[in-house]
Amino acid sequence: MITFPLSLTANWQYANRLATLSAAEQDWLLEPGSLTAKLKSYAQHFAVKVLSEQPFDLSQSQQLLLKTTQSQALNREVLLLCDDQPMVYAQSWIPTSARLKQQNLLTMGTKPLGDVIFQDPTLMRTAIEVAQLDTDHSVQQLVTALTLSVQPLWARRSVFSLENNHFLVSEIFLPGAYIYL
Ligand SMILES: C=C(O[C@@H]1C=C(C(=O)O)C=C[C@H]1O)C(=O)O
Repeated sequence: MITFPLSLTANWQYANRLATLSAAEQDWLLEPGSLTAKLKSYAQHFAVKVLSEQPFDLSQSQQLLLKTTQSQALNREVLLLCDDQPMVYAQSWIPTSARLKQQNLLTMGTKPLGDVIFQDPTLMRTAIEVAQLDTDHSVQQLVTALTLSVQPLWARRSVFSLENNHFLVSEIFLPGAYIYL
C-alpha cells in the first residue's frame, strides 16, 4: 500500500552542473514551457489521473523553497498519461493563498495545472533543478504498483510564482517516458 505524499528527497542540482545530459534528457528535463503541452504533442490522448490531493504540512525545506511561513499547502499528486500509458508522476505543493484559489489551482481535479498556469502572463518560474532517483528510491514503489520496470528515473522541479504566490512542482519521468527512448 503506497503512502502519499511520496518523498522526493534527492540530490537536486541545477542542470548546468550536469554536463553529461543527452539531447533527449536536456529536451525533456529543461523544457521551459508546459510539460502538459509537450506531452500532448506526442500523444493522441492525454489524461490526468489524480492519485492524491489533500492539505498537508509543509516541511521546513519546502517552506524555504516556497518562501512561505504557511504551515500547510495542498499536496497534489497525479499521473500524466499519454495514450493510457503513465509517463510522468507529478507532485505539487500549492499554498492555500487567495491568489492561487482565484486561479482554481486548489480544485483542479483531472484538469492539468499546466493548462491553467501557462495562460497567466504573470507566471514566473525558477531555474529547473534535476535529480536522478536510483532504484531504491521511494518513488519506485509507485513504479512497481504501475507494473513498470524499476530503473533509475530522471526528475525535475521548479518553483512557479503568480504575483509573489509560490508553488512547487516536481515531475518524475516514469519508465517508458519519451525521455528514455
Ligand atoms: C506545470 C505543469 O502542469 C503539469 C500538470 C500537473 C498537474 O495537473 O498536477 C503537475 C505538473 C505538470 O506536469 C505543466 O504542464 O508544465
